[in-house]
Parts: sequence; structure tokens; C-alpha cells
Amino acid sequence: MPSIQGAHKEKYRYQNGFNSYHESEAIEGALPIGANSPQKPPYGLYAEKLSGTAFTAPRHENQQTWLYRILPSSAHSAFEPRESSTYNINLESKPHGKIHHIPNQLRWDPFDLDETVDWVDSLHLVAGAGDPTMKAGIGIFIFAAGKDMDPHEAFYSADGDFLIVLQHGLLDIQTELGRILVRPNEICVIPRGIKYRVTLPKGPVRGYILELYQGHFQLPELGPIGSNCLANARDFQAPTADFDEDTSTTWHILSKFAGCLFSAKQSHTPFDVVAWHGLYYPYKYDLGRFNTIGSISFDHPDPSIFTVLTAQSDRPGTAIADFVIFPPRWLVAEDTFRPPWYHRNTMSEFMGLIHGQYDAKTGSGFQPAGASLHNVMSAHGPDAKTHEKASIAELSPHKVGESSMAFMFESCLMVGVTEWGLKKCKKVQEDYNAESWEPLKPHFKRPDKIGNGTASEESVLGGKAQVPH
Ligand SMILES: O=C(O)Cc1cc(O)ccc1O
Ligand SMILES: [Fe+2]
Repeated sequence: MPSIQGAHKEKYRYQNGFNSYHESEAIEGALPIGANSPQKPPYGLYAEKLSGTAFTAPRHENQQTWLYRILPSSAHSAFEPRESSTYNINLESKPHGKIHHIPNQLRWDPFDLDETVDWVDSLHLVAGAGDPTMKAGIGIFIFAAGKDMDPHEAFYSADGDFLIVLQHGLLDIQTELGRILVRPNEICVIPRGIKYRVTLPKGPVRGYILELYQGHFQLPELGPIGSNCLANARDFQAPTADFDEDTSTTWHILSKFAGCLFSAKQSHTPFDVVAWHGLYYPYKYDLGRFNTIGSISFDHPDPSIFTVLTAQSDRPGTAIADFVIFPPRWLVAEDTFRPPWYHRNTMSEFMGLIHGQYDAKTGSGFQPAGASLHNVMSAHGPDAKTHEKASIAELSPHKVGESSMAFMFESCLMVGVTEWGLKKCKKVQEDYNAESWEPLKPHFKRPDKIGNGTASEESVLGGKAQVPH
């Protein structure tokens, strides 16, 4: 007699590991033994394969999952375009939609909560690069929802993997592979094609999404760091199988396909997967578990030391998208300008703030639920006030960002901004440059113009005299 865990177990149960081969059965014996597709799978279930990579992708990249479900996913009506005036992807992420490519540094005020829409209608494409139909590039979304998805509605994106960065509230995500509760300071990845339904147990939610049109997220290489640190594999949590038995209700399946939304009907729940095994599944990660490392001598290292997840291009070390965080950490570097240096980057940098304050911007312009974009080669760095403070600060050990969490989506691609992102959202700060960098004063003094004509190393360098090595 099979034991039915489903009814009595806790609502959320996870299995730990990143890129780990997992298997899970909500009823003991639901996974076939020694074969994926037996003539008669256990308990009259259908076997269905979900491919996250080409069948022939190299073994180390291959991601597939076998699902054992009450009815196969194909049992639905034809998809029809779904009308929605608020669904901005519809209008803007099509290959030839209006996207602004501009070199300006951009910063957005906090995006408003919106209690009138559910998850699907809350997605606003703010920026992106590439084209989902070519499986190339990224989309960056803001979401702000206040309503549960309809009880008989499920959503999937055929366009890419969603990396969801929750800024406010709680997300209860019922997926085909089981349930995930995304809590404050957690992120969640839902790979291409996996169906899910989002409800909001604590009211309105808000956050950011990076949709990856190509490949999948990986943990970054650690190089000389060694075998641990940054995000450790065991802290990633995948759901366990958890199914409903409903073959008599009309469900709507919403598909984001080539940047447009489609809807199909079916007479059974899509959340009917009794067991699964494979490498292709949604997962979550608590950013509080990130093992942050930094300089314990001098100089400010590249922010790549803060990479949680990366999706690499074909060029080694060059990411289509890195997800980078700035967690609370000790700054102890000696004789160092401690905030980020001024820089121009061949990569684009989209930043958001989950909570607290970001140490490169001590002004009030970069706020939780706001964002900034420093595109390819767009110059940026600390604002004038931060520069002044950091140039004269006493360099004792100092904890930055106590309970704060900023993040960056960094991409080798030039990022375009949508009409919504640039205009309709009405959050772009007109005075970003004027407030941040235009007030910077020159401090240059030629050595021969100081005092009696001999340079005081103290005043030229603005700090301790430097001794040649
Ligand atoms: O621009 C930013 O604020 C992000 C950033 C942080 C850092 O520590 C070094 C480089 C960088 O782009
Ligand atoms: Fe930067």
C-alpha cells in the first residue's frame, strides 16, 4: 500500500543542491525503477519529458526532467492571443518593438506597489537586449502585484528562465514540480517552460526579474578562491513533488511566447505531477547565506567577487548575465578609497536595491525598489558626497550595508530601455547626473604650484605619502 505523503506533509519541502540530480515522489512508488518510460508507468500515470537543453547538449550542460503526471501537458485547446492592456511585454519585447538605446546614466525612483493586478499582469519590461525568438539576450522586468492569480490559471514563459528578485512581500509559487515559498531576501529561478501559479500570502509584492533568453544560470567558477565561498551549492533549494487531483475544472494556461501572451484552456490541473526526476527544476536561494569575501589588504576588488549566479556567453569569463549582490560586509582595506572606483565598463550594469542603502550612493536618490542603469561605457561611480566622505574617512574597520542588500544584473550586451521604462512608468530621475557627478570638484594641484615650489606628498596625494616599492 503506497504511503500518501501529500496530504499530511508540510506545505513546503525542499531538496538541497545546485545542478544536482534530484528525484522526488509524492506517492511512494510513483517513479518507475530502472526505466524512464515503461509501457505502463506506476499508478496509471503518464510519463512526460521536459527538456531544458537540446537532447544532444554535452553531458555537463544537459538539463532534462522526467515528469510522471495524471494527464500530459499536451491535453489542452489551441492557444489564442490573450488581450491585456496592462501586459507590457505584449507591446514592447517583440523583436521590433520600440526600445531606446541611449548612453545616458539612468536612475528610477521606487516603482509603485500595484494592488490591482496579479503576477502575470504585473510584469513590466523595463529594459533588455536581444530577442527571445533567437534565444539570445535578456529581459529585465519590474513586477508589482497585489492579487493572487486566478485559482485555475497557470503561467509559463517559453522565452527564457526567470530569475526573480523579491523586494517586498512573500511569493507562494505552486509549480509543476512542487511548491516554493519565496521569502524576503530570497531569490527564485523558474526555468523556461515550467508552469506555475503565484499567490500572495502576505499581500502586495514587488521586485525585479531577469529573464535569460539563452542558456541557464550556473554557479561562477571560484578560481584561486578554492572550493567554497560565495554561493555554496547546498544552499539552493528545489521543491519536492506535490500534486493536485483535478480533472474536472477548466484551467487557463498562459504562455509568454516571443514576448506576447497567449491563453489555452484545459479541463485538468497542470499541477498533477506525482513524481519527477532530473536536473531541470525551479529553485530558490536565500541571499543571507552568501559567503561574502573581499580585500583584507588594500584596493577595491572587482564586483565579480559578489557573483551569485552567472550565465556565460561563448567567450570565457564574459557573461550574458551575472547576478551580483552587495551584502552587508566589513571594509578593512588600508590606504584605499573604499567605495567603488569611477569607471566605464564594456558590460552594462542594471542595479536594484532590496533594502537598506548602497555604499556607492549615500544620497537619497537610490532607494529600495528603485533602480539604475549604467549602460556599456556609460561613466559612473560614487556621487560627489560619497567621494568627499570616503576621501577623508578614517580607515578603521567598518561594516557597510548593515542589513542592506543591493544587486546588479551585469551583461556583456548593450541594454535598451522600453517606452514603459523610459516614459510611461514616470520614475526616471531627471537630475541623476546633476545630483551625483556634476558637483564633483577638481582637486588637482600641480606639484610645482604648491607652497615654496616643492610638493608636499601629503597634499598632492590627499592622504598618506606613498613610498615607491
Ligand atoms: O557601479 C556600481 O556601483 C557597481 C560596482 C560596484 C563595485 O564595487 C565595483 C564596480 C561596479 O561596477
Ligand atoms: Fe559600475
